[in-house]
Amino acid sequence: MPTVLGQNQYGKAETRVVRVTREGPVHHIRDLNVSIALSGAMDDVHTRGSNAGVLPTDTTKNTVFAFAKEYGIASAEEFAVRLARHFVSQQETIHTARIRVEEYGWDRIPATGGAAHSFVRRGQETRTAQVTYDGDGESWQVLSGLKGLVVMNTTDSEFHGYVKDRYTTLPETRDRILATEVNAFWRHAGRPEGEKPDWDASYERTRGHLLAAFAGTYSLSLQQTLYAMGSRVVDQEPGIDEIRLSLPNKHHFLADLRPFGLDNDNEVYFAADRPYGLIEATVLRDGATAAVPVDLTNLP
Ligand SMILES: O=c1[nH]c(=O)c2[nH]c(=O)[nH]c2[nH]1
Repeated sequence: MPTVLGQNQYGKAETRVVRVTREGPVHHIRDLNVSIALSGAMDDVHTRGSNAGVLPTDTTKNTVFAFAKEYGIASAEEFAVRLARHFVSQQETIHTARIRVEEYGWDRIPATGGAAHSFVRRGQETRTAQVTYDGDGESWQVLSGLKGLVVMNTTDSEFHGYVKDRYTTLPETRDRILATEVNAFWRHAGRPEGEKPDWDASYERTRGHLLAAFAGTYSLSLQQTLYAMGSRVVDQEPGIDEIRLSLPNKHHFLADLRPFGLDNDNEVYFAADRPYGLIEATVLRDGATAAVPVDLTNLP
């Protein structure tokens, strides 16, 4: 039976681009997920295998990074309009461009001197709690926590001086983005009986310590930042003896714009979602015994 080609489109889906704009020490970020679908005179590639009219999807991805550098990202709409106009006007075979953009909102982390380059992603976190008790007053275990608290520093992060073996390719860096999703559980000392504890206030303070330590730490590794975050909680909260932190390193790689004759002075990043480094540790009050589960992934 003869066949005909129906509706078709192609392009690069989900290019994750982060654009940093610096006004001295004050940084601004736009964080987009851009999906491009192009259509037009594409019969030949489907039916005859001729690529003569095909602009590679890889090129469409590169265009996203190059435009982020050259024009900045004033808004999702403006950026998408510019891309759509470019593809349709530059390539004869492309008649229609559909650009979809998701934008992730970030707020500045308040309350620290370093907040000008420190951000927390809007509306992501979940507060968690786990209580166990077997009738014996000594057995109370109250854990409070959070997951999905996504934070970013656009400077004050370095990573160098690490072990290099024959498989190491990572370049050393003196200025990188440090971003992570904070997943944490902390254990309250003592019993929850007696004077009614104000759990909500305790949660807000602890969350505040985590954010302030993330923003305020000049980081030589995510491990160092983790320890600073945990220590701040235990130091500042006498009622918390232990905190377990699980921090995925949300890597942001500088987009290589040299092939297009553009420099990239820490302005345009590719936000990779996987694989990711996973940095996990417990921070304890000296003398306390570790009791928070090591693996937080399947907890509430
Ligand atoms: O902060 C970091 N810690 C690491 O252990 C590590 N490993 C890596 O490749 N990048 C990073 N970054």
